[in-house]
Amino acid sequence: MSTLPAPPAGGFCAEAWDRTAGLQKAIEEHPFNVALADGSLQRDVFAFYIVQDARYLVGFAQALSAAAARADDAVDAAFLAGAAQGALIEERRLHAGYVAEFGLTDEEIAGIDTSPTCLGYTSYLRACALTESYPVLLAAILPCFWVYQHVGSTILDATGDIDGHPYKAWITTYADDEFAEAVLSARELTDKVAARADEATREQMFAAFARATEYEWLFWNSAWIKETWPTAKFLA
Ligand SMILES: Cc1ncc(CO)c(N)n1
Repeated sequence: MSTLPAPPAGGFCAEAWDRTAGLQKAIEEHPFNVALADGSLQRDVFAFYIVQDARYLVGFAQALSAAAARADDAVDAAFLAGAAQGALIEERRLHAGYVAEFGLTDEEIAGIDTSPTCLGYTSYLRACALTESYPVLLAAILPCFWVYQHVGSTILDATGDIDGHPYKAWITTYADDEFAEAVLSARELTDKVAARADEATREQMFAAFARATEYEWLFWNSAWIKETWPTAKFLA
């Protein structure tokens, strides 16, 4: 499975994707993803992205753990807790990969500031976990799954033969069947919870889905521009 089947018509996911179609296209066409797809992405830009992404994955795992704690169904709780573990395993893998791939020492990594966008996105997910309802939290989490699977599979479909591609590991991680299964589960769960939510909650869910998708765009963009804190110089 590379490209996912469309979500069931009339459900939350189908409408959420529809409402964000322009943004999803902008994500596909972002220069970072275009360069990632054709292999021309500069190594230092990718390294910046990977360091930020490892930090992002910790926040994502915290939001997933909070959702697991609030799930009223054991199967759903197991899925969410498993996804939290998966995100943390991926964080550890990326961490180990820094040294091997980019030759970054622990000290160098510690010296890289978490970018404003990375902090913004993870803080948003943590805030949803703490102050929003379970359905809204799920809607905020969903783009983290779905947008990545979409980008990974779109790149894989466009690339065809991936052997020898400099970013093969990244592309195949997000285009593989295991990740696709997780995305399908996340979509089904969100559709189920949205179907029993009231209209006001559903609207909040759409807003959270759109905001998190905006953060996905911002995250790639922040790596592309190697975003730093413009205020850092005042503290030096
Ligand atoms: C920013 C971001 N969003 C989603 C994923 C997929 O889990 C990721 N690794 N990073």
